[in-house]
Amino acid sequence: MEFLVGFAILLILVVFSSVFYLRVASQSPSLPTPLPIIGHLYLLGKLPHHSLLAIARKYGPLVKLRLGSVPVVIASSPEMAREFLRNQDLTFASRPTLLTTKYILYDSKDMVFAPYGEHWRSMRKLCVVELLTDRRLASSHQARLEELQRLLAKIAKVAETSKPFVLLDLLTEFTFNVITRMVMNKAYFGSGETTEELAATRDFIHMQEQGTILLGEFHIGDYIPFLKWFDSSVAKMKALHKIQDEFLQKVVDQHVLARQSREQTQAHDGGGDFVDTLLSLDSPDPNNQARNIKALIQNLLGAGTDTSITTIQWAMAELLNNPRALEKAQEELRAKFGNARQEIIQEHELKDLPYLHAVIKETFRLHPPAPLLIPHQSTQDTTVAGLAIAKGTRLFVNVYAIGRDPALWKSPDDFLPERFLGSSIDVHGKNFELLPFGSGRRGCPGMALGLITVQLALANLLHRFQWSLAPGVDAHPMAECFGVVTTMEIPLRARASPNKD
Ligand code: HEM
Repeated sequence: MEFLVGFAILLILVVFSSVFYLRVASQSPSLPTPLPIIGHLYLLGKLPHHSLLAIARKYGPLVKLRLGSVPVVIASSPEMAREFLRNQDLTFASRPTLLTTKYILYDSKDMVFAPYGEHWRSMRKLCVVELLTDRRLASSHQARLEELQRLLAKIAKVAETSKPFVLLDLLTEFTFNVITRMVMNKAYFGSGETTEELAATRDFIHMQEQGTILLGEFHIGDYIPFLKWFDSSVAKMKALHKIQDEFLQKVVDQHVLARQSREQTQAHDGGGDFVDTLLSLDSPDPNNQARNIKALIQNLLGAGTDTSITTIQWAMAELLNNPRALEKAQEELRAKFGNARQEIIQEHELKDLPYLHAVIKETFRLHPPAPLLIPHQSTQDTTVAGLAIAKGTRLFVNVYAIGRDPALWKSPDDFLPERFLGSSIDVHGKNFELLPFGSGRRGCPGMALGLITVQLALANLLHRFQWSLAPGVDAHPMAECFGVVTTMEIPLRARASPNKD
């Protein structure tokens, strides 16, 4: 109802003012006319990265739009990405405040969407120094192996039935456990949890998936502020936040209780997880401290799982749709590890697998998990490539468009891992033609963990099993569902059978 009222008001205003505006507006010859009130919002379709790719192809790699009342720039070439993320990194290191950041991310008290400043700096430092270090990554290796073993055992069980299954559900349990074991030293799946606990975890994950969509969407209230009261998404955000907050509060409460009992018994077990580290920091206000901790855990679980899951799923779907590439990837693994080996391929064995690494790069090129990165925002007036950009302008870097640019890639829409064999292009943020993790100050701090998770899972899935699509399916449909992490619209169903000697 609220939405309908909002929509009706908007329609009336747009129709009346367009008639007037189109007569008096001095149009830019090159860009479509921004309509009154909605500006260029009408140019965005259901998949904004596709709409913005079409705009870039027509109007160039640097385009200034007005979405509602918000100035926006879109960068769609490696040169422009370098200008914004390297040469003017500091100017564009902030994030916009959005309805989602207010209602889902604790008023931007998280890290991923925090504006540039002291809060973001201290959160990022904590993550980089206390959680995502090489040392922590090495010490969490055993947990990843155990989770992988569990994933492979589950697939082996389904494989016995020869029935196709949805890989996504098993990948979700795997990556969720990998991250929660690192962050809060707890596995939520397969560790004797009760039915209620399992239901609460599944609710949390479901809300996380919904949140990923909401965080990516262009909400009318963010661009036409007076309509925010009629934006029907706000109710969804609040409901989602309630469920997530309950789950996260429980994590904090359990850690506080465990700390108290350790203090009472004077037990110093030395260890402690990342949440313990966060709780041990001095804070003048315990409520703010709990809120910040919840926001950060929420970020890590979201950013750390959806991105890896979606990458593994896209890679498997591309391989199943391209049997020649699948065969080559498996041949490389067989050549190195043999057919009969039953032990897991370990992290230190993942080097010297050029085809597997090429498959992963090609997957990132075609399906960057965050196709528009995460929106950046400028903190001062500036000029980029001759274009004046005002303070407060929102920046989207369309890495999806860069990955599909025929001037950069031959047959850009085809899955051809070979293009990366012998190429020096990597994904670490220095080669601006391939930026799945972004680059610069706001670039992904979890890249090493994300990469190792994807490589480990793919290597073992491909080495341990033979794969095929469900009977009667020639190719899995590659339609996307847009969100801050863009996922596969129809989850992949596949059949696995054990690799024979
Ligand atoms: C395949 C795996 C992953 C991919 C493709 C990925 C990609 C990205 C991208 C594109 C950004 C935004 C960069 C920008 O806006 O310029 C980002 C930011 C971020 N990622 Fe990742 N990520 C992955 C895994 C992870 C993991 C495992 C974690 C941590 C557990 C993580 C934590 C974060 C955080 C906290 C940020 C926000 C950084 C900031 O705003 O300062 N990511 N990631």
